[in-house]
Amino acid sequence: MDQSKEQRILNFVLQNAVRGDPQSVVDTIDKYCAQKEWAMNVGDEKGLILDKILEEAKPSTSLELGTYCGYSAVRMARLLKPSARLLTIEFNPEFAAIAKQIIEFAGVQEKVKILEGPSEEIIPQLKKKHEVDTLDFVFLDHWKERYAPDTILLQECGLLRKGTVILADNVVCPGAPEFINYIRNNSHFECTNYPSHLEYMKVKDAMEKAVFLG
Ligand SMILES: O=C(NC/C=C/[C@H]1O[C@@H](n2ccc(=O)cc2)[C@H](O)[C@@H]1O)c1cc([N+](=O)[O-])cc(O)c1O
Ligand SMILES: [Mg+2]
Repeated sequence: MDQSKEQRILNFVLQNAVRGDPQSVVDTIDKYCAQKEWAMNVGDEKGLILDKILEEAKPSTSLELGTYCGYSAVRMARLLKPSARLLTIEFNPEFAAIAKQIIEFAGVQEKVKILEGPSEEIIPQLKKKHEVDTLDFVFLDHWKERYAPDTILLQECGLLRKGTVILADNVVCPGAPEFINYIRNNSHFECTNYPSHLEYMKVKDAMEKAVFLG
């Protein structure tokens, strides 16, 4: 059975990145996806926006929806303080297995925990099963039609606190219209748009930051 694109990305990392060096893993995936095969990582341009907003938030507990190959998990973990934790939810077992290996190769496995399953099932388990009190930072990068329902679910589960930062990828391409409509018309969120480009392409995209006001 021939290899998947995600397996080819993993192999390229194992053969070209520096073990234990998260920046080299990020740069190696960007190199592969810019030059060989496009893949839906947040990428280098939007990645710099993610870096800045994450560094401003200085989160202790972060949640990512949509691990995929682990690019943004490694990118975020490289900026987290040693005691900080990132929980990342992945639905596809093949992607979760690839991401686990990439996260371990980068040496950030102490800070990152992959939770396998659908977000609507895992989010309600975060407090009791995963010892989460509230979330300081949330990165939305999974199925775009899940952004709004999962943001509502996070509130219903008492996982947001005054000041929690939610950052959403792809609000222009492929777009998340229900999320944008929900979040921008909700007085409990302060929204900021960050125009950018789709990863590895000249196509316009943007990220949306939404700070929960309590
Ligand atoms: O579709 C996109 N992303 C969907 C991501 C989905 C990921 O989230 C997981 N998940 C985890 C938990 C769940 O509950 C559901 C899915 C899926 O198993 C997958 O790993 C996308 C598409 C483009 N594009 O240009 O086409 C660009 C992007 O940056 C994108 O993010
Ligand atoms: Mg994305």
